[in-house]
Amino acid sequence: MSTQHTESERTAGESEERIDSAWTNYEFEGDAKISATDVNVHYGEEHALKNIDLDIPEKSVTALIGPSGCGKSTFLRCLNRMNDRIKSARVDGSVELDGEEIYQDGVNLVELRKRVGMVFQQPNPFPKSIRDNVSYGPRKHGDIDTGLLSRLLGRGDDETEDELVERALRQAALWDEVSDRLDDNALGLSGGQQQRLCIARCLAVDPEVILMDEPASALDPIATAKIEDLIEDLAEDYTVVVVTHSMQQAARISDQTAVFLTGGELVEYGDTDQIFENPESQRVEDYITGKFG
Ligand SMILES: Nc1ncnc2c1ncn2[C@@H]1O[C@H](COP(=O)(O)OP(=O)(O)OP(=O)(O)O)[C@@H](O)[C@H]1O
Repeated sequence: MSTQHTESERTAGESEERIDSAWTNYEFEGDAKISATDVNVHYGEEHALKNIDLDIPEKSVTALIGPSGCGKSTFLRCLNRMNDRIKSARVDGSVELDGEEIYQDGVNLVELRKRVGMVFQQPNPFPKSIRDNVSYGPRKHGDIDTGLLSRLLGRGDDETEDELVERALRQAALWDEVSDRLDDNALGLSGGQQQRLCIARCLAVDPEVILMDEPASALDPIATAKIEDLIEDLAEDYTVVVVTHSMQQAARISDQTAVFLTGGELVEYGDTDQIFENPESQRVEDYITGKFG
């Protein structure tokens, strides 16, 4: 299958090109952790994502890149049904997590978002203590029994909470910086620390997949480098999917890269080295070399 865009649909500087479906046929070893098939998203009349087929391997970093408005964030939100929260959004097609359809009736969205966590562009800690930020999720999901009733029942579990908070903060490479002030308000942390706290909050509920929407774009270069190192470490245990505007960042941290271009289409998907060194698509090459976007 191939498609062609009209001139008005293309970004300024973008050449005309027929898309070859072979460019997105990325083959990897093992089963897909996430398998998206023929995903289409509309916001009202706007067709924001078109016929997206994308299989994501587990325990690796997948980068989603492309110019503004091409649908990267929309696609990311399909993977844990966050688009359900947007009234005008309609999602068609299939997304499987470990071979199970997440868009079938009866899927528990709280459980889904526990398995497929999300970290946003702007760090958004709760105006609560560092400890409470991390323990909030496990409490909500009932992984920690606290409060009067649980104590009366002999289930008070402060130690479990301490262990869990420490583990998540260590995993997020934040423990050493905050271990002596866990009861301070999280809003007193720097932007980079707040973002790592948000990652710790996501890790505390023991997810399998972590979706990140431009997690470092609001941070300075040093804080960005820490987040990038962290993402690479996390991929040893988790499946990480990251939207980024920075091609250098995608090249540094990801194992495979998916390039979305004009009109909400996936144009090319493959090993990050191949995409950056030897892309099949002329438009992907033009985009990567800064000719448009
Ligand atoms: N909540 C929404 N309501 C209506 N339209 C939306 C909404 N979110 C995104 N869109 C539209 O869908 C298209 C894709 O947007 P999306 O944010 O997914 O792109 P993106 O590639 O992530 O862009 P950026 O890099 O600028 O964040 C755009 O035309 C955008 O205006």
